[in-house]
Amino acid sequence: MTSESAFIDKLRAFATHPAARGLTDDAATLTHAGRTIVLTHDTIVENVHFLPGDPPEDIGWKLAVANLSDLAAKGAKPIASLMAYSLSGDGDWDARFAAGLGEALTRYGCPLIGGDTVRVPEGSARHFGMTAIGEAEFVPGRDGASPGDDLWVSGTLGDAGAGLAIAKGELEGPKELLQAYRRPVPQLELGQKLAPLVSAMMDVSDGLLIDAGRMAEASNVAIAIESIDVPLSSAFVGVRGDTREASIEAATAGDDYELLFAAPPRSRRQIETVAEGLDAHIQCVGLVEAGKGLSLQEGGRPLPLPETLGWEH
Ligand SMILES: Nc1ncnc2c1ncn2[C@@H]1O[C@H](COP(=O)(O)OP(=O)(O)OP(=O)(O)O)[C@@H](O)[C@H]1O
Ligand SMILES: Cc1ncc(C[n+]2csc(CCOP(=O)(O)O)c2C)c(N)n1
Ligand SMILES: [Mg+2]
Repeated sequence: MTSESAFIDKLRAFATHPAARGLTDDAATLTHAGRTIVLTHDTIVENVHFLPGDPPEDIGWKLAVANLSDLAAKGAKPIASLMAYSLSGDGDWDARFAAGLGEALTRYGCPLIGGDTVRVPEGSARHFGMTAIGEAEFVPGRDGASPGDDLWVSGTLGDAGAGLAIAKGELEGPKELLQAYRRPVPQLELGQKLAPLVSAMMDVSDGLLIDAGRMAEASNVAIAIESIDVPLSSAFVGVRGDTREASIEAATAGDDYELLFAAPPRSRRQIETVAEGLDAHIQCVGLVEAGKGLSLQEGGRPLPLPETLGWEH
């Protein structure tokens, strides 16, 4: 079976336009008439990205946010979106999906301007796609992290992973966790304000460890993550504890839609001021170093990387 990364490697041979950014970034960036247009596309699939029993409003919301989060990671302001929809065979379900999608697109100023609707064979998994278009002045790549930079992450990690376990009936826990899985929030304002201050930025959709590894690879540097500094919410700690295992779970579960960014120590004050101004939580979780690859520490001592670093198709 071809893995996601092996397939993208094959596409690279003909994705030679500079807008493609080598297919190593969260979004494409087209420069036209002096403007930088940021374009991204995400698909969500039943039983892969959402559960058949999830409320359809939340699935529509999440399709929008998966895309808006990639715009946030590039410091972009949304312009518009296009959607691919597979009719579910249930009119009420479709209407509820549309309501949740509309709510997110309205909230974040990303009007729908087109798309496509198809009927799929009965019994096939529901799947939906969206292209989001934005505009940015500064577009931080995944490839700009430099040795000596701090590595930061916004928000708390692992909440959505715990929420998914709750939705599956595997765990009992507070509704904030379920909410984190079903109604993630794209960090658009934070991304726009951080963009001029950071050397690299991306969103954490697949898990902190796997995504930090991607930043390290794109930037040709080493990244060391401190497990004790992985930000955990009190709701998460309430159900999973604050052990080493809990931090690793939070750093690999994915679905966080938070921002991961590298920045030189001289930008610390400005970064903290931006976050305070937006009432956003940010945490320094690691360091960028010369070398290659990802490593993990606990209180400064080396910790072996877990077998699975995050979500990979
Ligand atoms: N089928 C495809 N055709 C063209 N480019 C692709 C395809 N699949 C992925 N890519 C490109 O590969 C790069 C990495 O994609 P990836 O999906 O890992 O990034 P992402 O969108 O930030 O992640 P996520 O899907 O978790 O939001 C991006 O540049 C993306 O546009
Ligand atoms: C039913 C169900 N099972 C597992 C998960 C976890 N999950 C699926 S895809 C993904 C990464 C982001 O996707 P992509 O990389 O395609 O953007 C994660 C963390 C889920 N959300 N729902
Ligand atoms: Mg991304």
